This record gives sequence, C-alpha cells and structure tokens, in this order.
Amino acid sequence: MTAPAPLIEVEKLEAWYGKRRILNGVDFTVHPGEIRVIMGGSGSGKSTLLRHMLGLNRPVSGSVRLFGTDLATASDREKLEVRKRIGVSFQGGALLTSMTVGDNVALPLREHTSLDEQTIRIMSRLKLEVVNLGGFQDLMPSQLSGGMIKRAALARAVVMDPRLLFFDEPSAGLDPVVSAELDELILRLRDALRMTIVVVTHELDSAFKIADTITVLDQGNVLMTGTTADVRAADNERIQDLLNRRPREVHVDADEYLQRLVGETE
Ligand SMILES: Nc1ncnc2c1ncn2[C@@H]1O[C@H](COP(=O)(O)OP(=O)(O)OP(=O)(O)O)[C@@H](O)[C@H]1O
Repeated sequence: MTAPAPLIEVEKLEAWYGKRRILNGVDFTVHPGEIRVIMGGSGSGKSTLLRHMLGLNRPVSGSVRLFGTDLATASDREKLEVRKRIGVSFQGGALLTSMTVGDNVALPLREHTSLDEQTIRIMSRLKLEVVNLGGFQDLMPSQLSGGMIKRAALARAVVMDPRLLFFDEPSAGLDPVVSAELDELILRLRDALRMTIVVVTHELDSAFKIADTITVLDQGNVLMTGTTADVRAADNERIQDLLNRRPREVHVDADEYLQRLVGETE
C-alpha cells in the first residue's frame, strides 16, 4: 500500500524580515490524520512558519504546498479551493464582537456556500455542540469567558468541515484547567471529525499531551521532527534546554535593536 499524499509540504523555506533571516531553509511535512505540534521558544519562527503555510506571507525562497497546491504559483481560484479546505483558529480567538456567537460560527458558511438559512443555523449549532457550547448561539462574545471564546472560535474554524485545521497557541491566556479542557477538545476533534491538525505552541505540557509528532524549531531551524518519545529522548542540548525550561543566553546587538526600534516607529 502506498502512503497517503502529505497535506502539507514545506521545502527549504526561507523567510526574511528586512535584513534578518527568520527561517533558514525549513522542511516540514504533515500527513493526513496526525496532530503535529510546532514547538519552540519565543522568537524561534513558529508564527512566521504558520503565516507562510496559510499563504499570508510569500516565501523568499523554497515552497509551501497544501493539498499538492503551491500557494505561490496557484491561481486565485485554486487558492480559494485550498482555503475552503482549511480552518484556522488564531491566538486571540478573533470573534467579531458585534455579532452573536451563532452568527460568528456561521460566517464561513454564509461567505463560501449557498446553503439556505435553516441549514446554516443547524450546521453552526451542531459545531457549537461539538465544542461544548450547545445553546450558546444567541450570546454576544463579550458574555463569554476566555476559554469559551477559544471554543467558539474553534467551532467557526471547523464549521466547513476542513480536512486541515491550524491552531495558533491554544493555551495562551488560559488557566491550566481550561487549557487542559481545550487539549481534550483538540483530541476529540481529530477523532470525531477526522481532521489533520497543526498546533503552534510553546506550552510543553499541552504539546506532549496532544501531539502525535512534534517539530522543534529553534532560531529558524528545524532541530528535529519526531514522536513525543523521540523528542523527549533527543540527544540535543537545545531541545533538552527547551524541555527543561533552561533559558538560552541571549546576546542582544544594541545597534540592530535600535535600528529595529526606529524602523518600527517610522
Ligand atoms: N513583522 C515583523 N517584522 C520584523 N520582525 C518580525 C516580524 N514578525 C516577527 N519578527 C521577528 O521574527 C522572529 C520570529 O518571530 P515569530 O513571531 O515567527 O516567532 P515565534 O516563535 O512565533 O515567537 P512567539 O512564540 O514569541 O510568538 C522574531 O525575532 C521576531 O521579532
């Protein structure tokens, strides 16, 4: 039997912000059905890699293919087809505050399908139930707790039944109990909806709980990709530093820092 085609293929990806190289030729492949965690310290390049996979940033060199489609050379129509097959849950939840929870979840269906209103309502309520928010459709986002906002955003991200779900820092800003509940939910989504899930996180406990495989990023380099057991046993000082929460020595170049500061305020 031949192995199923990968859903994500990133090859030799380089990313630069100005004169700084942020990703140094990253290779990254995700197969159907797995939960892949991208783990790494602050500034290691996790969000930059994610932005390239979502087509929000264009590679300076190297390539990103989702479902076999190279995002840099795809037509608008091909890109739209890819977008319909992915769901994204961003760090802040990003619900629209002027809409009810139900309307937020229904948004992708209203934008991308011509389904009738009743079907849209049923589908969005079903997804709210999947994330344990059944019956909350008429509330406004301001009436939800931090954990509930994350779950509602997750319901919106999966309302189109994407094959591939990206989840950016699920635990950010949540207390440990709510964060653990969200981890359970991610596992349930994979099993119930048969999704492939890519999670970006720097939370070690969460990473090891949900991951099938982990890619460890450090200073724009992939240090390794492997199972949780492989990563735990890794004979690599940087990985062990990360796992044991040992800080790296940071050398700040004062000139470069000042230049960036001035650049950012211009
Ligand atoms: N828009 C930008 N312009 C310039 N530099 C940037 C920009 N975005 C990120 N960087 C820099 O690129 C490097 C990698 O950032 P990135 O956000 O990808 O890391 P990260 O691993 O997601 O970090 P964190 O966990 O803190 O979010 C950092 O040094 C950051 O300061």
